[in-house]
Amino acid sequence: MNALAVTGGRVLHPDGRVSEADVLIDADAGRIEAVGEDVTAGREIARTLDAEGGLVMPGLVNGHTHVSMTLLRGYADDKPLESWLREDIWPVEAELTDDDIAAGAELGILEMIRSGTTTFADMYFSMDRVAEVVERAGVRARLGRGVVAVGKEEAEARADLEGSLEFARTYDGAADGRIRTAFMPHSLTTVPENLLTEGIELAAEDDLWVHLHANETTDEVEPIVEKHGVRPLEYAADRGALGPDRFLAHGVHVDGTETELLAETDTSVIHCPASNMKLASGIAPVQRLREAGVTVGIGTDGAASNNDLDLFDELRDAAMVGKIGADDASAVPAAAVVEMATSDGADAIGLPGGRIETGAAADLIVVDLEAPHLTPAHDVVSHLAYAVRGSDVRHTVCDGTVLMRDREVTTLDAATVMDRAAEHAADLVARAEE
Ligand SMILES: CSC[C@H]1O[C@@H](n2cnc3c(O)ncnc32)[C@H](O)[C@@H]1O
Ligand SMILES: [Zn+2]
Repeated sequence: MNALAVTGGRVLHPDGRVSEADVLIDADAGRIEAVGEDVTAGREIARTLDAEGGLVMPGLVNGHTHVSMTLLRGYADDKPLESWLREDIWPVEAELTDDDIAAGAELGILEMIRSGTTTFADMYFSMDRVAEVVERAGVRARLGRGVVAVGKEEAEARADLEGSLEFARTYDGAADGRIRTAFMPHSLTTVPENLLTEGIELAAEDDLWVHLHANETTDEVEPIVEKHGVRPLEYAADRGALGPDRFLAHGVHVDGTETELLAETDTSVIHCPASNMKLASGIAPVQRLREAGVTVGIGTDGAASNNDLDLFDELRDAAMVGKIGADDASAVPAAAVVEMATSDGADAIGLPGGRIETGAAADLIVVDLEAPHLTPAHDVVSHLAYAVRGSDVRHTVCDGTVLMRDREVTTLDAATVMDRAAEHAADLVARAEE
């Protein structure tokens, strides 16, 4: 066995307990071999990661993003979703090249590795280029090409749909299984009924997952209620968009009937608290969804509506806004957001990881706990939700490979990635404003 040992720290176990333990990893298999106090005894250890003064926990799962939108960080702020997309984002996205998308993906993945995210779900364009970066950077992802029909002739929208299915079929299982895919219609209002139904039927023929934005704003809910006389998630269910291998981004404006529908169909929701606050979309009923048995993960959404990809920020936002939404300070507690960003997030998007236990995928991070803002440590889980920052992450491991050691990313050259992304972002904006 090519053994990697993470030693000298405390471990966050799947039941929320924290204890002193080492983690032994079979790096070739990408699996956790053992967790405990004496797991390295008598073993030949090829490499060690020092976790002294730190917490070994699952790598975080960013359940919904558009990673290449890092190029548009700070490009358009302080607007609601509809005008933000139509007036600013879609016009500049029309100028994106494949190389821009690759440069943005490198930047976003670099940012995620540094802040403890090992796994993410991504909807965007030129996904073959995003897949190449995922493979090279060593992270795990569920990827899909987004389909938007707004402003397009039927033939062009249909070509998008076929492109999305083709990408999903071709790349599923790529990068030694670290890449899984999905058919990704953008939303219930930006893809017409016939294409949505047809795409989902074709995806089902190949057992492909489905991911879309849903019930993000009231502007998205009202047209469906008006046109079809049912709530959006009833409309979605009738078109095959709900089920155990489907996950929805946002789920902000979800009523009681829709909550039951999500639970009955085992459809997961990815909560994006920062994006929902920034675009003033509303507050997702996370406590209600979880109480109903819906699996809820956490996502950053794109860096243009967040404006960073640090998932630890999102844990804090989710816990805070969850209390405001439920008008109850005990709602969405620390342990819940940690679960949402780890095991529940991995389950929601159907990827391995999210747990430090024997046999689990070796996707883990070491968080430095020796810092003024983390002292004293009465309750480590409380710190994860309310006080830890992405910059506290010391090591990042995915699939048994060390992606960051002592805050140095090993698979991407940080300076080159940042320079390249800044250059692509400047050229992109200049083209868009020509
Ligand atoms: C078709 S690729 C994905 C598409 O989604 C856009 N987008 C980014 N953030 C959001 C959001 O919060 N709601 C809806 N759509 C969003 C992105 O700019 C791409 O065009
Ligand atoms: Zn989104």
